[in-house]
Amino acid sequence: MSLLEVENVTLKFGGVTAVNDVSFSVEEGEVFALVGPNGAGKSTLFNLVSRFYDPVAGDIRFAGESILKKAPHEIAGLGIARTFQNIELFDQATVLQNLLVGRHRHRRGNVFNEILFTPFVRKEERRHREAVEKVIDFLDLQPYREKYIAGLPYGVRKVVEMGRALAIEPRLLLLDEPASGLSVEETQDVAFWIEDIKTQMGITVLMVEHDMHLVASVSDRVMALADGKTLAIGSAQEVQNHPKVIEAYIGVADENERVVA
Ligand SMILES: Nc1ncnc2c1ncn2[C@@H]1O[C@H](COP(=O)(O)OP(=O)(O)OP(=O)(O)O)[C@@H](O)[C@H]1O
Repeated sequence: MSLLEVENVTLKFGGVTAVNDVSFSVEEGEVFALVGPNGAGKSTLFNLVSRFYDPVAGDIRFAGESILKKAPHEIAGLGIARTFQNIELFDQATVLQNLLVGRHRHRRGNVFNEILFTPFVRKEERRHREAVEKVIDFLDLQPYREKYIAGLPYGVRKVVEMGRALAIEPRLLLLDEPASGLSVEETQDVAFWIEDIKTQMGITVLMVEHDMHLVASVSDRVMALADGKTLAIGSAQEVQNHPKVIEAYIGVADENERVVA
């Protein structure tokens, strides 16, 4: 059984079919990338998997169970965490505080326990702290842990955004354009983080990314989309050389799209 199964999913916005009968599955332990020109349907697919949108047809299963009956706030509890292209952190809070918020799904205490600050709550708090400190160490965020997000460089905020998602200890991590706005060196660092997230943390990764160098360096499999439809699924090289993919990118080359290398 695959960890994530997207089966014949369709979503329309008025007259636009943003995702058109798309199927793919992500195996436990792999890095799976969604690529394609602007407007291909990548973000919409991501928003479907994180339950921001309801498909008009098809099913999405996580660990064998349909997630379509789940509310968006229940998704993290299942073990799916995501980052956002536009970074969604609390600017007026520290790195540590932002990561602790990410632990919200693990809070199991009841109100009386919280008020009385029972040994159970103390133990839970310690556990949250430990999980967060692990992520801080893992992502080399130690120098920034007490710093406010608002004052941090963009590249560091991008890493904190990844840390916030990792702090919930997900089984599946959705990365929405992890390299967008980053320098070549910072993108190289992101490649190392993704590699380590997979090999050291054992977390499965589904990402949307335009930077084909990053995609080729970290992905086990890639799916290319255009106009809401799947063009090809395979290794980065297979997908980049696929005639339909080349055609789709040539069609947008005039719009300064990053052409597949
Ligand atoms: N909320 C929305 N309302 C109406 N149309 C939408 C909405 N979101 C996306 N679309 C349309 O659906 C199609 C797919 O868009 P989507 O954002 O999923 O593409 P994308 O591959 O993520 O593009 P990009 O690389 O630019 O982020 C596009 O035609 C887009 O205009």
